[in-house]
Amino acid sequence: MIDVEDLRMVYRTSGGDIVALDGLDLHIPAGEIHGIVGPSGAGKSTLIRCLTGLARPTSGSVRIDGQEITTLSEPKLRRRRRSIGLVFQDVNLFLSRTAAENVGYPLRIAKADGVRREERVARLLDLVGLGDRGESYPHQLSGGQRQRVGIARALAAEPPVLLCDEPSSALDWATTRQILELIARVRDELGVTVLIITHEMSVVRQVCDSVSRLERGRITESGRLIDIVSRGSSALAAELIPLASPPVSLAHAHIEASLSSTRIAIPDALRVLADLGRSSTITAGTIETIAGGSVARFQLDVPEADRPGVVRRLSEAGLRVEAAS
Ligand SMILES: Nc1ncnc2c1ncn2[C@@H]1O[C@H](COP(=O)(O)OP(=O)(O)OP(=O)(O)O)[C@@H](O)[C@H]1O
Repeated sequence: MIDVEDLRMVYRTSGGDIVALDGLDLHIPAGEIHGIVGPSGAGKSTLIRCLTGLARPTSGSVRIDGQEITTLSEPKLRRRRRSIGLVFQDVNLFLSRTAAENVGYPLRIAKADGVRREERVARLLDLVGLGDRGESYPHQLSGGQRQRVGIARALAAEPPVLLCDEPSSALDWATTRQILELIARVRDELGVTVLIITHEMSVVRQVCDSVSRLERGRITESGRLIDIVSRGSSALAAELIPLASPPVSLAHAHIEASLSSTRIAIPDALRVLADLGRSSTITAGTIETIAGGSVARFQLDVPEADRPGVVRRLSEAGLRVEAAS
C-alpha cells in the first residue's frame, strides 16, 4: 500500500546542502499499522511531507495504493492528497464550526451531496465514540475528543491510508491509550493502512504490527515487532524491551536471556531462571506485551566458571541467550 524506493531529499540552503533523506526504502502492506521511530532530525517529518506530496523529493519513488506521487502535477496532487488521511499532534480544527461540520468539511470540498455527507459524518462520529457530540464546538471538547474529531475528519474521504505524525504526544497517558485503541479499531473496521511517526516506544508496543528505525535519512532496522524482539543484538529490540543496566561485577559473567511466550511460557522461563541456583543473580528483567503476546528479557550475573553450563541450560529450555564476551 505504501512503497517508497531509494528516496532522497536534499534541502539546498545558503549554508550548504542538507541531506534529510538518503536513499530510504519502505514497504508497508495493506492493513498494517507501521511505526517509524528515530531521533530528532532523522528525517521523519520530511518523510511525511514526501508521502503527502507536500514536499517534492530530490529523487526516488513514492507509491501509495499503486499511484506514483512524485511525478503528479500540482492539481492532480491536490486531488490525490484528499485520499490520504492526515492526523497531527495539533489537531487544527475550525474553531467556529461544530465537530460534525469539521468532520464533514473534506466532503463539502469534494462536493459530496448533502444526504451522503450527513450519513458519513454520523457514521464517523459514532466510530470515534462521539456520536452524541456532533453539535459541540472544539472549545467544548477535551484534547482527546478533539483528536477523535481530527481522526474522523481524516477518514471522511475514505482514504486507504492514514498518516499520523506524533498523534498522541500532546495527550496524557490514559488518553493516549484510548486514541491508539481507536486507531487500531479504524484499521480493523475500515481496513485502513496506518503509518505512525512517534518518539514513544510505548506507542509502538501498543498498536504497531511493524516498525522501522530512521536514522540520518535511512531506515537502519525494520520488521514485524515479534520478529524484532526475537532477533539478537538489535537496537530496536533493546528499545522495545528495555532493561535498566546495573553494574556487572568483574568476577561474574554478564548474560542476557530473552523469550517470547509463543516459544516458552513466561512462568516456565521464570522457573528455569529460579532453578539456576543461588550463585546466578537476576539483575534486571522486563516483561512486555507486544503484538498480543508476552515477551521478556532478563539480565543475569553468573560466576565466570558457571557460564557455559548456564548458557546451555537456558538455551535448552528455549530461551535466546547472549553472553557478553
Ligand atoms: N525546510 C528545510 N530546509 C532546510 N533543512 C531542513 C528543512 N526541513 C528539515 N530540514 C533538515 O532536514 C533534516 C531532517 O529534518 P526533519 O524535520 O525531517 O527531522 P525529524 O526526524 O522530523 O526531526 P524532529 O523529530 O525533531 O521533528 C534536519 O537536519 C533538518 O534540519
